Amino acid sequence: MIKGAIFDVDGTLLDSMGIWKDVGVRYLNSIGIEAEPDLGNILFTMSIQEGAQYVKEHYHLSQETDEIEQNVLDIISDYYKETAPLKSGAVELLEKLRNSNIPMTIASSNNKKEIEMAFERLEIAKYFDRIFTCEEAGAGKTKPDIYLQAAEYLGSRPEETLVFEDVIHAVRTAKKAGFQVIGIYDEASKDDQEEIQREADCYCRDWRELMKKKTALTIAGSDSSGGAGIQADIKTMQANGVYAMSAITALTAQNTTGVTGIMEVSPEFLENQLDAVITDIRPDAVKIGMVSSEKLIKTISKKLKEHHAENIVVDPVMVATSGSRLISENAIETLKTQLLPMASVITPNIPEAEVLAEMEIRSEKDMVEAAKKINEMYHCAVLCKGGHSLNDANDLLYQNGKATWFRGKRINNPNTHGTGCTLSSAIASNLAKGYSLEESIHRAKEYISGALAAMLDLGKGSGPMDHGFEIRGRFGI
Ligand SMILES: Nc1ncnc2c1ncn2[C@@H]1O[C@H](COP(=O)(O)OP(=O)(O)O)[C@@H](O)[C@H]1O
Ligand SMILES: Cc1ncc(COP(=O)(O)O)c(N)n1
Repeated sequence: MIKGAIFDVDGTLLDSMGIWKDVGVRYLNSIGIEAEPDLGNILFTMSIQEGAQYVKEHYHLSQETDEIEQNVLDIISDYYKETAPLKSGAVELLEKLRNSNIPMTIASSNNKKEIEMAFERLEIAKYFDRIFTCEEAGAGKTKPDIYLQAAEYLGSRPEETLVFEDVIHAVRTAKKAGFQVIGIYDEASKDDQEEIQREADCYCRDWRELMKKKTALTIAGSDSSGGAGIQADIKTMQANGVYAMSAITALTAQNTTGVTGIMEVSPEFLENQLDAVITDIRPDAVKIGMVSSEKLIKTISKKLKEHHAENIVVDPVMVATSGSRLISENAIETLKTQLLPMASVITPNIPEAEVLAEMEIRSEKDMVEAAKKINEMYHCAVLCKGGHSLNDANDLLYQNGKATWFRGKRINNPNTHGTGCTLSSAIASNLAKGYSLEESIHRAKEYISGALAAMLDLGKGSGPMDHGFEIRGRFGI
């Protein structure tokens, strides 16, 4: 879970990088000299002292370098005091983090006075308890010191802390130190954009893009008792901060004790639903749950390819917690060949992993072997859930030749109807928000643990969880 946020200033919160390119020209203009066209770029990589030396020599100035330096510093200072603008969407982002009770600090290579003056004028000083500068930290942003000091102050570990940055060396340093890094585009570092995108956990063109409501689509069956299927998915997506949409594959007459009827939709009607949704509100992620027949699976595969859907999470639902079968025997083969290769991740429980890997699973070692086998056969990341059968809360992710355990605390709650649907929808929601797969799983496990720990107790069988355990507010009372 995110417990703190650290912001860079220039190029991240403020659209101020331009002054560093412009200051030499402004200085020369102030003493009546016209600058060469490329002066901004020449001075950009120099320190202020080096720059002062350069203009003194190049323009044969009579002023001493100390005086030039001071004049340049005054121009910069006035710029922060009077002009430096905010990047669009920055205030909305700060407001959102503050409403989520996430403490924030600044980590900047600039000096404190300038930042304070600009923040005062822009009325954003109230969001930050403290400003950390490289000067005070004793190292620039090629070293992690400033981020580590800021995180210590916030009381959060690096992996629980967001770092917002716009330059590649800072992104790299924070990432290497274990922080979750959000990269943002800035004109001044436009040549490094591809690299920033590759190295950061999440990247955006501007803060408005990050703030835009993310969307997720569930393609699954309806559970009339509301604890699994479409209903669990929508509740989970809502609780995980994304806008939820649905395409229903089947109606089930179901409660906590079992399934008494299944009525599939026709492939044409499923196609109709998918077209209607995707052509209007494009989903940032898609979760696929119960799909009982071959024809429906083929329809989904065709439509998702046609619409170039991304972030697809496949929960290969075969049997409900209550024991009822939810997919026909011959559809399993189609599921394997048509849906698994499209998935960013698939989330089989142990019995499902046994079917997909064609082997028995009796130990954690078997889980790794089965996940590896499925990954190699269908080229998708595999999250094999420990679930009820083996160890309850420990799940294994296999991707890119690497096995990673997500160890959860077992919660003593017999009401586990819909846990698989909930976990896969939470993962899809997190992928939609731009988190990496590992972070998406980590967050999804925290969510499901909270929903189980809320100890809702409804129905005569294995009951549903409280998906809204984190949704508070005046309408909840
Ligand atoms: N008692 C429990 N305590 C904590 N986590 C659990 C518990 N039971 C299941 N989980 C977690 O819930 C998620 C869903 O797993 P599982 O119950 O195996 O799925 P399915 O419903 O598909 O069988 C997994 O992340 C699993 O580790
Ligand atoms: C419509 C529908 N879809 C999926 C499940 C699986 O539920 P669980 O998550 O408990 O395995 C279910 N019981 N009903």
